[in-house]
Amino acid sequence: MNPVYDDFFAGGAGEERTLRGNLAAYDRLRIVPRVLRATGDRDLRTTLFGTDLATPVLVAPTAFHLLAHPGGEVATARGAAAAGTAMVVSMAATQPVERIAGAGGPLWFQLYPQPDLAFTAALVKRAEAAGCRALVVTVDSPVFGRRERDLRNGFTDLPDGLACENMRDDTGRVRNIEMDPALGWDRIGWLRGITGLPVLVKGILHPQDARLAVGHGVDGVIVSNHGGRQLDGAIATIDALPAVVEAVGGRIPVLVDGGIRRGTDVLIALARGAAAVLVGRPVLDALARGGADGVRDHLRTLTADLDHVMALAGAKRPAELTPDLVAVAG
Ligand SMILES: Cc1cc2nc3c(=O)[nH]c(=O)nc-3n(C[C@H](O)[C@H](O)[C@H](O)COP(=O)(O)O)c2cc1C
Ligand SMILES: O=C(O)C(=O)c1ccccc1
Repeated sequence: MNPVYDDFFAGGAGEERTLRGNLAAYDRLRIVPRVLRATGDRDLRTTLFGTDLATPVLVAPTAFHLLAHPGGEVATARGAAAAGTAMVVSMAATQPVERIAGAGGPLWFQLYPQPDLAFTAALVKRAEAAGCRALVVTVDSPVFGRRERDLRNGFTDLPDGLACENMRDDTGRVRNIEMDPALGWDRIGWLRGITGLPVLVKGILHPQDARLAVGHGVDGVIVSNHGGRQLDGAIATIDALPAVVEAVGGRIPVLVDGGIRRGTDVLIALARGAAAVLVGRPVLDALARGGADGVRDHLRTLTADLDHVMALAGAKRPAELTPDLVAVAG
C-alpha cells in the first residue's frame, strides 16, 4: 500500500503512547481458567439491540476504505456479513451508505454530529432509510487529534476522485466533516428525539461519563480512545473498562475497542464485562490484503480463536466469562 495511507491507517496521535498502550495493557493481563466444565460445543452468538450476530466481534467504524482496497466499504460490509457480524459504517466512508447496505449484513452508522442540525438530521434519516440499525455517536473528538505521521506526510485530504460520499448535501456538494467543540449532552437528547434507532456513544473512558450516558437515555456505550488517534496519553481501554462497567451497572450494554488482536483479548474484554468488542486496524489490513474475502476470513479466524480459548478457559458462552477469570500479571 501507499506508505502515506499506511501511516494514516496505522498511526495515532502525538507520541502514540495510547496506541501502544492499548496493546501493552492486554500483555499485562492473564487468564485464570476454569476446568472440568464440559464446555463441549461453544455458542458465541450474541444479540445486540435486537440483532442476532454469530460472534461478539464487530467491525469498528474507520474512515476511507477506498484507500485500502478498490472494493471500499462495500467489500468490508460483504466480509462482515459473510462472517455473520455487524459493521459500523464511518461517517467518513468513501461510498454511499445505500450501496454499503446492498451487501446485506447488519449495519450501524457512526456520526460526528455537525453544527448544522438540519444537515445532521438529514444524514441520520438517510442512514436510517438505508437500513442502519443503530446510531454510534463519536464523542471523543471535540477537535481532531494531532496525528504526527499525517502532518509529516502532508496527508490532509482524500486524493482526487474520492470523497466522503455521505457528506453530500442537497446540492450534491461534499461538505467537510466538522468536529464540534461545542458538542454537549443536550445534543444526545436531541438525537434521541429525531431517530427511533438505538443511540450509542463511542469514546467513553470515565465512569462518570458512563453514568451521564445512562442518565441521558443512551442505549449503549463504547469504551474507546479512538485507537490512540485522539488524546495521546489517554488510558488503555481494557484498563478503563471495569470502572465503566461498574458505573453502568448492567443497565445498558458496554462495548469496547482498541488493541483487540487475538481471541484471548476478546475473552478478557468479555470477562471484564463487555457485551461485545470492535476491531479497527486489523480489519483495514485484511481489507487491503484480501478485500471482502480477507475481511471475512479475518473475522472468522478471530472468532475461531475466541472459541478455542473459551474451551481452554472453561466457558461455553460469553455470559460465562466473568471478571474472576482475569488476573493482573505480577
Ligand atoms: C484509519 C482509522 C480511521 C478511523 N476512523 C474513525 C471514524 O471515522 N469514526 C470513528 O468513530 N472512529 C474512527 N476510528 C477509530 C475506530 O473506530 C476504533 O475506535 C479504533 O480503530 C479501535 O482500535 P484498533 O484499531 O486498535 O482496533 C478510526 C480508526 C482508524 C485506525
Ligand atoms: O476518526 C478518525 O480517526 C479518522 O481518521 C477520520 C478521518 C477523516 C474524517 C473523519 C475521521
